[in-house]
Amino acid sequence: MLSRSVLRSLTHSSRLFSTSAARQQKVAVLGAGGGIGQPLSLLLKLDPYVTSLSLYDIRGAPGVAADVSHIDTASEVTGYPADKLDEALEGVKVVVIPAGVPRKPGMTRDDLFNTNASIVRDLAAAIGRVSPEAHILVISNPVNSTVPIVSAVLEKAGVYDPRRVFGVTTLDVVRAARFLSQITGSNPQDTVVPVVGGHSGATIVPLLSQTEQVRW
Ligand SMILES: NC(=O)C1=CN([C@@H]2O[C@H](COP(=O)(O)OP(=O)(O)OC[C@H]3O[C@@H](n4cnc5c(N)ncnc54)[C@H](O)[C@@H]3O)[C@@H](O)[C@H]2O)C=CC1
Ligand SMILES: O=C([O-])CC(=O)C(=O)O
Repeated sequence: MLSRSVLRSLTHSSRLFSTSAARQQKVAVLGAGGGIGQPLSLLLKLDPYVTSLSLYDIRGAPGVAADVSHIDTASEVTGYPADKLDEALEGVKVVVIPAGVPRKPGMTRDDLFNTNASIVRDLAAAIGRVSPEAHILVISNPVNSTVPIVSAVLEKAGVYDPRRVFGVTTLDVVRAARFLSQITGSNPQDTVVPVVGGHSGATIVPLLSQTEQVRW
């Protein structure tokens, strides 16, 4: 799972990187039309390390891509409709997956398994076929299950590399920092709370003993 400190160190390392390969960062968002996919695509369009953005969704991706493409940064944006998944994945270095259904009130993340498992399975199969070397960041819930599904599909296809499959749990890290800062009065940007475990209620474990703001 990706913590904020890991993200910071990745960002730092990528600043040190100046090869032409590092300048060609094609990123795909699968589920780009949704509540997470749209703002995520916008943020990726603002990211100077992203040179090309593939926005795929079973509904509305070309329209989202047209809007996002108007942002005044240099990256190219292309939208792909439902039947163009393979095209969307051509040459991508990073695939982010927010495709699937979100929770309704009263549901747990696990309740999404029946619907999202097959969505993520099919997307992973396409990645394994078209862009097997891409780094895959899984947002679709339940993350504790969708990450193993992606891994199993890639393993079956003979292209699994555990160093390239991530569950996105940054929200847990951000929330922990924000909530603790509200109690201690610290600046949330300076409040580092390592969070380990997974991304379901019981498995999100903020390590308060490891923070500077809490004395035990
Ligand atoms: N890991 C995390 O921290 C978080 C995870 N989530 C999860 O992210 C997922 C998406 O949430 P929202 O964007 O709010 O839902 P949403 O319903 O607004 O958007 C989901 C999008 O996925 C698309 N989609 C469905 N099946 C697809 C397929 N086979 N291929 C491509 N796109 C497909 C839909 O057309 C829709 O545009 C949910 O499972 C939610 O639980 C949401 C917030 C945080
Ligand atoms: O709770 C949800 O359904 C979405 C999610 O994963 C989060 O906000 O942490």
